[in-house]
Amino acid sequence: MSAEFILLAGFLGSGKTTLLRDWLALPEAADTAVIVNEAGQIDVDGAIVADGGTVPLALLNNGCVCCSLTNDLVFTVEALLRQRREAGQGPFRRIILECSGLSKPGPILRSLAPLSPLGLRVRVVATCDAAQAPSRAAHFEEFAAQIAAADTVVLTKLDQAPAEAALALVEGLNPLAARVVEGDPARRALAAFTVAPGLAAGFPETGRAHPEVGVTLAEFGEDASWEDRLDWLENLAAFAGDRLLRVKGFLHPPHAPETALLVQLVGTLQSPPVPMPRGARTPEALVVIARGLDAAALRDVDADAPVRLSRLSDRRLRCD
Ligand SMILES: Nc1nc2c(ncn2[C@@H]2O[C@H](COP(=O)(O)OP(=O)(O)OP(=O)(O)O)[C@@H](O)[C@H]2O)c(=O)[nH]1
Repeated sequence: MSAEFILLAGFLGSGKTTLLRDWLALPEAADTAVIVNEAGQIDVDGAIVADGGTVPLALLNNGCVCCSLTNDLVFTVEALLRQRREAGQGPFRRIILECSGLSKPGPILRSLAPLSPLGLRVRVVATCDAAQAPSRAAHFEEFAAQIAAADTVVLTKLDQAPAEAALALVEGLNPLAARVVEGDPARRALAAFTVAPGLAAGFPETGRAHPEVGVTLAEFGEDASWEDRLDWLENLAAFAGDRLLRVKGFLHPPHAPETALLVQLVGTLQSPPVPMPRGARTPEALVVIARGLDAAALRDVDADAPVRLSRLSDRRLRCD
């Protein structure tokens, strides 16, 4: 039987990497290859997925797979398959592409055309954050494009919000999608990646640009203390409020030279930092994604803070 190509979509911070990690921890995930598309310069998701595992992993960095990296995607899939053959291992059962959080599945699906001789069975799995879905749906056409393109929609954060409002939204956007409403992480991952696909994906292409989204890289100076870092993050959340969509990256605590802390905020809600080994994959920097706030605007978080803010082109996230 031919391999599956699963496009894992879902809005910023909706739980794609978490779902993927939960899946890779299951015995059913044997013979899975992963491609991670990270819009920012630091490959946070790749570092998380690779952490401690042996999964064949390829990275598409520094751009959005649905607009600027489509050729790279075809090349990457072919390279993964070739390496596997050359290593004398059996074929992959599935390849999962984790898209960046503002990618639209439509252009990615179209870009896979050169791979059609391989006979990959393609489907779309989208994560939907039960807590954030109503506000995402109101502000971002990408949310609708992701849900509408999905064969399977997986509700996440059911420990933070009831499922009803998100389910109603999903049903309105895509009544044909299979829905996974499961609080247990392992069962959720199993259902997400093994549920029988429904009808072929359909997706609206509106062509409208999303509201302005700024992507900023925040790097702390040598002279920054640990408190400076924590204060800046706290001030950022207070300053940006609901304009803050996502923060992720690594901080290097001066008192723990071997450790990098994975820091994640979805909206202004911060998850407990996760310690990881410090190394080339875990440079100290934060990617800040905010509506209507670019690097220049973020200087007002605290003009005196020892932090360097630089702009990552908005085009990297736009898919219009
Ligand atoms: N409480 C709770 N937190 C979750 C759940 N799923 C993910 N998270 C947390 O939400 C944050 C974002 O999760 P990720 O898995 O990184 O989300 P993502 O969609 O890969 O994020 P991007 O790649 O930035 O778009 C992390 O801090 C996770 O630990 C969930 O079901 N419940």
